[in-house]
Amino acid sequence: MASTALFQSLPFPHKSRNPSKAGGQAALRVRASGKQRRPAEENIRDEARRLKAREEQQVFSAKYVPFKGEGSSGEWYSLDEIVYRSQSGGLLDVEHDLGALKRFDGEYWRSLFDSRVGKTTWPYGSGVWSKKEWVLPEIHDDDIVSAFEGNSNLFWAERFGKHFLGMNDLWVKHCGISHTGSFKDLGMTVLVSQVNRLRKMNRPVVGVGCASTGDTSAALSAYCASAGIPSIVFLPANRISLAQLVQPIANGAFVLSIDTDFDGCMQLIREVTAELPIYLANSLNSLRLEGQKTAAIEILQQFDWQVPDWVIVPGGNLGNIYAFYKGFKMCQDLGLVDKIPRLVCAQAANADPLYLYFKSGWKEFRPVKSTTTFASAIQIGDPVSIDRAVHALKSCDGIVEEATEEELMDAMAQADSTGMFICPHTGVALTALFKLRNTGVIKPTDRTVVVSTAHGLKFTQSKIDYHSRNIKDMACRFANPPMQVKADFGSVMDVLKTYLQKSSEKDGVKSRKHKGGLSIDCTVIFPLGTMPFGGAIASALWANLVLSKPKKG
Ligand SMILES: N[C@@H](CCOP(=O)(O)O)C(=O)O
Repeated sequence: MASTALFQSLPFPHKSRNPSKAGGQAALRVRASGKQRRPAEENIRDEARRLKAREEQQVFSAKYVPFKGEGSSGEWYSLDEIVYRSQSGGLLDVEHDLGALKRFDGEYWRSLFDSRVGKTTWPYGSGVWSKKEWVLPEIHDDDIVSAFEGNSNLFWAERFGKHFLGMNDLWVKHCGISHTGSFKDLGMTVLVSQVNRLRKMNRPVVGVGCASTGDTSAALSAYCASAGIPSIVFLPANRISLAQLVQPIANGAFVLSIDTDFDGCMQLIREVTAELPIYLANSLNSLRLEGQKTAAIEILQQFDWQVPDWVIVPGGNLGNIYAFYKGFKMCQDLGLVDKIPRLVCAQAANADPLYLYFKSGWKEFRPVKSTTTFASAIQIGDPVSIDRAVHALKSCDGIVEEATEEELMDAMAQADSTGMFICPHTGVALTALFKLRNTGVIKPTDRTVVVSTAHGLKFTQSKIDYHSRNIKDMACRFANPPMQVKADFGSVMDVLKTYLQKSSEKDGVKSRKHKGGLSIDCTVIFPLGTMPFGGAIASALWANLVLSKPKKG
């Protein structure tokens, strides 16, 4: 039985292991509706500090241990130490005191996490810090650096699922609709918060550094800028999108554009951080994965704690596939759910070392020399988290798939044509889904979640090339290039009539096939020379609504 002090330090004013059974839910309702407005001179950090002062003791804890116990026995490190590898050179993992967490049942944790969603209370308004007890339990709220990341949209891909895959329960977890436009925010809030704490403790950290294919550097520089901490980023020259390059520049990072690929940059940052008091922010640092795992918990939460059948995650450096596994596994181990989904890791065929390893029956891992891919953020041939990924996939009967350049670009265009605007990496994940549906491994009614890792707006050049049919050896089957028209009424009317004729024929076929519904065709008219491909903004929008009513009789 837990001690009184233990319960007093927890967020609910009761002493039950199960709030709903002992009036906890009622307390929750009162708290939710009756919270008094804080005094005008107090901000949300001050308020959190005042409320925390009432708490008596810290009950949860976490530490670094060698990943899967592969170090010397009894080896562990405080999270306040600056350490990335075990004594034997292996990976580390953050291990939580599950015994302490287990003093509370699954219903308690579900209710607690649910009670924090969408609030402005510091720091729980963040989808990451709303699970603080499972992430970085010992950090003071005051040290947290957060942009209220997480709580990202779980999008029901109704039209894409139905139209292209015959699926009715397909979802896209839009982790890229986030502060810096990728899932990296989830991990970076944790890592930079811990750095903030270390610096306040006068630990030798003059700055934080990473190697990046674009998203990690964007997140690192933004979180560091918001805390006033110097950031240093190593980028492979000419291998990341312009939008990604400008992010750390704008956020004041020290940007090194290095004439090598990501694996080369990773090697260099490891050597540099071993020499200088620069803290390593890549996911070799297991702190990052503590934040990233909350996306898995969030998915369960968004399904009212029902477990999906499949979760498909794009994979490059391979920290994220393990983070998802860890989030799901903690929910199972702590009684929030009774099983975990099967995971699929999706790689670009031009950077597919995990896929090859999987196909060999996990016989021998060989890094590859990656080649250019539109999925540039996962162009990694020697992934740091290979052991973590293999452990995750073996533990959940997982699968690895791959996508060629043409497959991933077609899948991206198809998804966009149903109202999404996804990144090429999500195109890789959707290709994996196409393949697994075609082979019948994923069934039409399986509840499936595709993890979208970054915002499509970071990758407009690849979309422009595709829709311009400007990619060598690629048919660009779903390209939708703009039509150039002379500036006279007759020419405009001619192209519109042809367009409308074609779309009503298409629509007629559709309404016969699908018994009706509402479809909206949209035509955008641009003055010549201001086409979006020239970078200008649309000047006029003309929409044609076609009601495809069911035919009678
Ligand atoms: N895709 C990553 C590559 C670095 O991976 P990380 O897991 O070490 O951050 C990026 O966006 O830079």
